[in-house]
Amino acid sequence: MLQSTIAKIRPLDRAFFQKAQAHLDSQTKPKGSLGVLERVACRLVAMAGGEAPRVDPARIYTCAGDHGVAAQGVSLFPQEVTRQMVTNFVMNGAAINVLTRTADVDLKVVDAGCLGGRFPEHPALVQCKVAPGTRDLSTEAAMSREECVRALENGIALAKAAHADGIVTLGTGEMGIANTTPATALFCACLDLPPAAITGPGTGLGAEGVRHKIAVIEKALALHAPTIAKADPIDILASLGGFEIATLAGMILGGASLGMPLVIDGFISSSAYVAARAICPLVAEYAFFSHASAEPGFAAVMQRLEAAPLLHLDMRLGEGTGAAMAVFILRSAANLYTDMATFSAAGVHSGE
Ligand SMILES: O=C(O)c1ccc[n+]([C@@H]2O[C@H](COP(=O)([O-])O)[C@@H](O)[C@H]2O)c1
Ligand SMILES: Cc1cc2nc[nH]c2cc1C
Repeated sequence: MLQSTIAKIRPLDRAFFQKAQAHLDSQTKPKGSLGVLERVACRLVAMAGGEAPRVDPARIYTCAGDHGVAAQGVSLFPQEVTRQMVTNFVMNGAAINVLTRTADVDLKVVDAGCLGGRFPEHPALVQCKVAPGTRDLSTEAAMSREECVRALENGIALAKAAHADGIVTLGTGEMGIANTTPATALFCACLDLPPAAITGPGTGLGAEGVRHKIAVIEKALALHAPTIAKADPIDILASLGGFEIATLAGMILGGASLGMPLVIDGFISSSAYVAARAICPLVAEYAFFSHASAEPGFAAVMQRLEAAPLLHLDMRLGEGTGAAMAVFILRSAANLYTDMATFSAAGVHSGE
């Protein structure tokens, strides 16, 4: 399933970009004056195969998982908060519930690998538990390769289910106490960034806590150096990642294979993107970064990826909250492309 999904990811046709830009240039505005919205519109047109860009309906999958590395004291919060927040998501009480409702975006919560047993069945909850939490990546591999592939395939299945439900745009979201640690380790391993430069407070560590977190990540990178040197992206993800991160990486691969616009949320979701990109670089064609996470290492990650996030709102929550906000930007770009009058139709002098 993984190999066949990767094989289906296609580059976008550059001719569609030119056609889309020509249409934008014929609309009643100075050329290029809608800035990023024009570039978003062109990409959406290319994803729609040259047809009118579409965004809705959109869905966010908020994938939750627990992390053995929490035992090293790398988060301000105890692990049980992951499970408690999943229940909060299902009960509609979290920020992501408010923002998806406000943005008219569908939300599904995913148990990708939370501690404890199976959650009670609920229409908003998808059961994809690979195992009850990962192992401690600073002392051993977080996942076996088999577990990692299972999580990737769960993510592919989520993308396929969304597509089958008629969903056009997929957004990523996550919840997992301590998951900024595996996310940072993945950035270091995949993008060759030093831990000291990109490790931050996550949920709110102080300076001493961040120093300790850097030491834990450095230890993990040293332990897994032979795996990192071999550069097999699935083995790296298995060693350093998490179940929600691997599930989201699979979702990104699956969504790209179906030609769906992908909205990548903050710091941790971007690590899932980096893992997916290491498996298949063409996922870049389909990805939009919703917002600049306030986690301090995020700027260096975007620079390495030569990517620019759409929104700057000082957010660092995760859950998919930035993705929910960014759907409005995609929708606005698509509607401008479709609904604005051209110079000739409106009888406005085009300046040429
Ligand atoms: O997405 C972000 O930009 C982001 C930045 C910092 C923290 N978070 C959230 O906070 C949790 C991880 O933080 P930590 O300190 O426990 O590693 C996890 O549930 C994430 O959703 C999310
Ligand atoms: C309360 C809480 C909510 C969250 N949502 C995403 N990460 C989170 C971390 C905490 C601690």
